[in-house]
Amino acid sequence: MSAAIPRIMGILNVTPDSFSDGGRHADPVAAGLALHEAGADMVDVGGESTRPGAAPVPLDEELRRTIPVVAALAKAGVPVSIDTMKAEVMRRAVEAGAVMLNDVSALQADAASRGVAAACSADVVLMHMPGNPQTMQQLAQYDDPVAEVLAHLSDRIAAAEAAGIARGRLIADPGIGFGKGAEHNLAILRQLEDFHALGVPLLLGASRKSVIPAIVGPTPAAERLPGSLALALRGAEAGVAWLRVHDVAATRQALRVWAAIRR
Ligand SMILES: Nc1nc2ncc(COP(=O)(O)OP(=O)(O)O)nc2c(=O)[nH]1
Repeated sequence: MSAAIPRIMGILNVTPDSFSDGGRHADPVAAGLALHEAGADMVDVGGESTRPGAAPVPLDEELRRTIPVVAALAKAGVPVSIDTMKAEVMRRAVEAGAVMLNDVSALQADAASRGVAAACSADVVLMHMPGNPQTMQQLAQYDDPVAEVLAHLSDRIAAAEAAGIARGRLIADPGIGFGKGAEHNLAILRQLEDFHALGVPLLLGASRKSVIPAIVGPTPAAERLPGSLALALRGAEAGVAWLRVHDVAATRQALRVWAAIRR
């Protein structure tokens, strides 16, 4: 029996300052179509960088960056997720055809976001992040990172269900690199199977992240594909349902080879 292969969420940051691909997409719609063509099962459109210390983006600017791209990709038949913490961006993105809400704050940053998520049928990614992108790295203290991240995600799942979002629509994500030091990220990656205890599909977003240079030494983000593929295969081995990656074609090839040779 061939091993289950995670689905691929291709990253489309329509931002000038994203940590690894900021400002790289002169034509974001073409870039999104190319991600889908390369094998992305979902294209994750983000209009606000969430890297540590990133400046918040005003609502109207985030809408301007994302909604036309979501609409064009959805119209072209590409499954789209919206990577945002703002309820109004979620609402407008679903209206434009987005089928997944990807909120790094797990529907906490904007009190209205749970209502918007409950009022639609989109799947919802709940990610672990202590605080916000401006404060999270100061909050990177854990006695037991896996247990504490699990507890947080369990609370967020319960809150989402209490808001009327069916459990079947929820996806949990440990938030690699969000308010976590290298040792915390490594502990989570080593114990990734433990997150199945949450009872919802898992998403791993480790592509090009700083856990790679933490292991191999200083490496520019653009040179982290080998490490990113190793992290993707770790996710596949742990049975995650989704991998959020920059390099779709390479990841897809790695996953297909891995699946073919797994016992
Ligand atoms: N669910 C989920 N969403 C995410 N969104 C952004 C980033 C940060 O990576 P990237 O989008 O490449 O950079 P930036 O936030 O600077 O745009 N990571 C995740 C993640 O790990 N999981």
